[in-house]
Amino acid sequence: MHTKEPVVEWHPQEFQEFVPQSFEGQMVDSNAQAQALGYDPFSASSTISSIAGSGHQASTINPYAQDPSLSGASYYQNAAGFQTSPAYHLYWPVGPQPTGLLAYQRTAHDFFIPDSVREDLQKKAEAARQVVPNSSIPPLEQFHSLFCLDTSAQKNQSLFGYSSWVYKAVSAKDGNTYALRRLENFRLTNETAIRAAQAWKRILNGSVVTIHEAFTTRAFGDSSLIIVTDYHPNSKTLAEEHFKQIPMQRFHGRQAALSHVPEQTLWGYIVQIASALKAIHGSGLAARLITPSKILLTSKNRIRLNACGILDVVQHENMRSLSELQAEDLLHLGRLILCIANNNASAHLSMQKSMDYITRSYTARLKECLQWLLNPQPTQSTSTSPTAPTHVQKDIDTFLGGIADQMATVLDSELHAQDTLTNTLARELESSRLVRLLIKLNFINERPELDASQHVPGSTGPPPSSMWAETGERYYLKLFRDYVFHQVDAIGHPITNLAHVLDCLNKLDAGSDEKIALISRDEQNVLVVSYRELKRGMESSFQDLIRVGRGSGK
Ligand SMILES: Nc1ncnc2c1ncn2[C@@H]1O[C@H](COP(=O)(O)OP(=O)(O)OP(=O)(O)O)[C@@H](O)[C@H]1O
Repeated sequence: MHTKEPVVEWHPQEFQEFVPQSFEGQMVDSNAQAQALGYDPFSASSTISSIAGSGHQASTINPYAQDPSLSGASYYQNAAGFQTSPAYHLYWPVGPQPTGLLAYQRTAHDFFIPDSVREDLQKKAEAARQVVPNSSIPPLEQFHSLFCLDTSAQKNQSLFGYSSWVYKAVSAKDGNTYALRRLENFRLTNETAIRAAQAWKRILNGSVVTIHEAFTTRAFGDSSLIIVTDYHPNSKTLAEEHFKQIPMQRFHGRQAALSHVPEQTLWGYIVQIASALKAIHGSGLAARLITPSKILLTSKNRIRLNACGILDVVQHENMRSLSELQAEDLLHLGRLILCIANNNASAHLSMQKSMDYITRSYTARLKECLQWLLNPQPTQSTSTSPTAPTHVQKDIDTFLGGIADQMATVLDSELHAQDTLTNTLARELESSRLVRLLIKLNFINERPELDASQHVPGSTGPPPSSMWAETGERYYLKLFRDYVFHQVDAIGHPITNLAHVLDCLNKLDAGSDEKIALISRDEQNVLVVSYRELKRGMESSFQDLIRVGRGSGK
């Protein structure tokens, strides 16, 4: 049975009363915080009548103005630390959307990054930090922690003339992760060959995997060529995406039929590769390898030409003319789309049958476009269709002119996707705000180590720890922590209410004038303080810590 989902109500009028200008419209979204911190959104089970309190005044506090730590932010890389897979089961959608909510009402999930985006990013992060303990793969130059990305041990030498392996590796120079392609047993006979890769470093295009450098090595016990490129975590090749049959249990071991590829996806591929070819041909180069196993799918419908430039190095001695290679790129693009549309890696070998399928399953525009690409000598077209280039000349500019309307459609859907991501980013912005607040609070709360010896007499710094942690502002900050996180209900059961936590933290960040009663653990003392006082106390305690830290030269 579907139970009604808890809702959080947002009253913008009340909200505006006390939220500083810069937070306007964001406070309620800061619920995204909790999720980013691993908080289980399902525990926000209560219905909250109002996120904002009443009777608060506008404040002009810049929450980060006094924050010296932001100027020298430290980054930690936890290579050997605790690693565990994110619990994806926590991220299932909560079910059908409740209907009939008013404009100011939100379900808890509305405040969080969409499940699909979070899962995708987490899988990428997980893939990027994969390592093999005690790996036998040697480090290369500045690259260490090599991790083999090949999914099959069967090597196909037909493309490069050498077996190739792809490794993920971390550069000791800049700490970034790269993909290294190794061509086994490659012998460099002419130094100018490897310089051919230099020209590819200038190709910075969204649809080409960027090349950084090329060198030879004997670290593997042979002579290998290494091409260093950008690493795109958790990506797969178009061959893996479109031609790999996955045996499925429920078909009793038979293979499931590959699904029809939507025409919009095909146009997306055509437009992206055309944009890559524009950059490549415009730089006096040719892609040469437009083949499904050398095109990476880095996220949904986002593709990049991979392994460009390698043939320029390995076939340096017998280079064909540039115009011939560039014309071949267009032919290869036509074959690629034909094969993907037919779900068959060798569809171009039975051209008539494959084109018949295109005629049956796709629009005449796509067919016309493919015919233009596949025809070695396009003749003057009489068609008025924008996808039918009217020029005899067959080059990338003519092609781009012919598919201009499809480029506009793809650009528009990309802009929509970008708008959606910007909105998601705006919500997540609140995550960093509340995380910083929590970090400050935790720096201050119950510090054990500030002893008398560290206290400089006459300084404005904190007194000895036993006093510092338990007196003045620190004392009510400690009680505030209990108030936010350790509340119990009337029968002593813990309250784990996400909305309460976010409500309190947002008010603390805004320095609201609302007052709360803080009760000591022994229930002997009750302090009535405003969020404004708490905020001031937190800032001055944090400054104390900074001063002591600087005084000890840390
Ligand atoms: N730059 C990269 N970033 C991330 N992953 C990559 C990158 N380049 C390749 N890969 C991954 O490495 C794996 C092997 O790539 P490769 O190009 O060798 O494909 P392949 O299917 O093994 O082709 P072949 O049969 O020609 O060797 C693929 O799963 C691919 O997704």
